[in-house]
Amino acid sequence: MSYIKEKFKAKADELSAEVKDLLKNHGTKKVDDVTIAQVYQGMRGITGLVTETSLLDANEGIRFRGYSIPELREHLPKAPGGAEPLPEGLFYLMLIGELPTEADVQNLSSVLGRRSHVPNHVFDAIEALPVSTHPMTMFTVAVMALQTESVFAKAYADGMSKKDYWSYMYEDTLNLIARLPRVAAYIYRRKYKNGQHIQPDGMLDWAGNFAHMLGYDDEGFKELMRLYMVIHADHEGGNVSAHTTHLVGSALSDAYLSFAAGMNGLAGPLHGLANQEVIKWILSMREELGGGIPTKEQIAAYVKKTLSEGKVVPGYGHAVLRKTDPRFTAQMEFAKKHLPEDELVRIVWTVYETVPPILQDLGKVKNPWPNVDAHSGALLVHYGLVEYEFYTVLFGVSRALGVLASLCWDRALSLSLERPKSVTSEWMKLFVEGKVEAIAE
Ligand SMILES: CC(=O)SCCNC(=O)CCNC(=O)[C@H](O)C(C)(C)COP(=O)(O)OP(=O)(O)OC[C@H]1O[C@@H](n2cnc3c(N)ncnc32)[C@H](O)[C@@H]1OP(=O)(O)O
Ligand SMILES: O=C([O-])CC(=O)C(=O)O
Repeated sequence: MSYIKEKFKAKADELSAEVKDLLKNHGTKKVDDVTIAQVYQGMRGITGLVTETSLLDANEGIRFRGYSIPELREHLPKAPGGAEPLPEGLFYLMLIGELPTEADVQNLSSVLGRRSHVPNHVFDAIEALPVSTHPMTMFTVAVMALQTESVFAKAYADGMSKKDYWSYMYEDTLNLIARLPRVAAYIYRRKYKNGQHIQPDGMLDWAGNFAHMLGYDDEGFKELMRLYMVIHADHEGGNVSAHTTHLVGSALSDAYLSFAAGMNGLAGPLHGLANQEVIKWILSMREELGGGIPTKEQIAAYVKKTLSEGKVVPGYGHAVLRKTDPRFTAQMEFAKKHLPEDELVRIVWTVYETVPPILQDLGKVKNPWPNVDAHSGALLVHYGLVEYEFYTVLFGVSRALGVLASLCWDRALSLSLERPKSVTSEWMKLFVEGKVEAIAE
């Protein structure tokens, strides 16, 4: 067994014992009360899940095993000559719960490199789709095609014991994370670069090699990919992609089935697809206004037009956050350092100065501040990755790190099949009238 796997097992055994104790001694203690509004309105604020990898504070933003994004940028190992954290290091942190050493990260990079082979039938499955297919559809189809490689599914079919679930899930997780950059780059080159594919460079780190296979060997782009893969990786457990992966995994679906399900949620415009919607919105605003950097007044008028058409302003608002997303700030810092004069970036910053008061004035938007998606597109366009329909695939490759580390924990902690109770509106009306009782376990 590899030393990372052994370390994970030791940590998991320790926490499993603590959770067992928690359940035995405090299992009946209430963590929440639930209102009718919460039941109807997306279960906001209900504590109903356990996710070890990260925790979100509405005002401070995400912390991965206690580390904020600025702290990750400081403490995680970097590529030689680089300044941004390596995503392998974040994966290690989320899985093991401790900061990795340089050697841990190098080891993980080479482990992923060794596991990155993608069988031909996966490329054939992508090729079978029309080139016009959305890249996220190609991505989930490819992940489903890769499911033939699941060692968890094979072991289950062969009668694996419950105590081994975590081990096979760990193997599937590493294999899938290793393979995703190749799959995603294949989709990009097929759809946008006439199928001229680029072979992996085994000397590069996971994100650097991904940038290379996409066709962007600029060091600046590689650094952007490292940062991008770190900041999009996880956002505690209740977001649509993480929750879906966890839910599907709770049926003992393997990592491929569970992750593909999560990616179908990420492909929705209120979740991960918002990053393509942001740049699309900015580009059409710029075009409508005749090019250049629009003034705040022009942006305000465009925002009001968007709202009057019954649409949302993409990249703004959040189900949990109540301040500017630190992932937006990290990207803003990157842009200030590397591309402060870029026109699209300057538009993003002017939009940031203009949108929040307008949303605030609507009186109903709980968070008028930008989320992660408000900035990412402008950075990618700067380096030449202009095909914005592809952006959510980048998000998906990154999100694999968090949701799959969590899936390993789900199996290691023997978390149960997820199956909450639902009721009908008829039942709700009777409940309000006192004619039926709240349903107790
Ligand atoms: C990686 C991520 O997933 S980050 C989020 C990416 N998504 C986006 O950027 C899309 C734009 N934002 C939104 O649609 C929302 O803010 C969401 C989906 C992110 C959060 O939704 P909620 O938690 O329901 O937000 P909230 O409670 O503030 O919504 C209240 C009202 O304000 C509206 N609202 C919220 N954000 C916005 C916005 N950016 N533009 C216009 N209206 C908005 C909602 O549509 C809702 O209107 P309604 O009562 O007429 O239905
Ligand atoms: O937390 C959420 O609901 C959405 C989000 O920002 C993410 O998943 O990255």
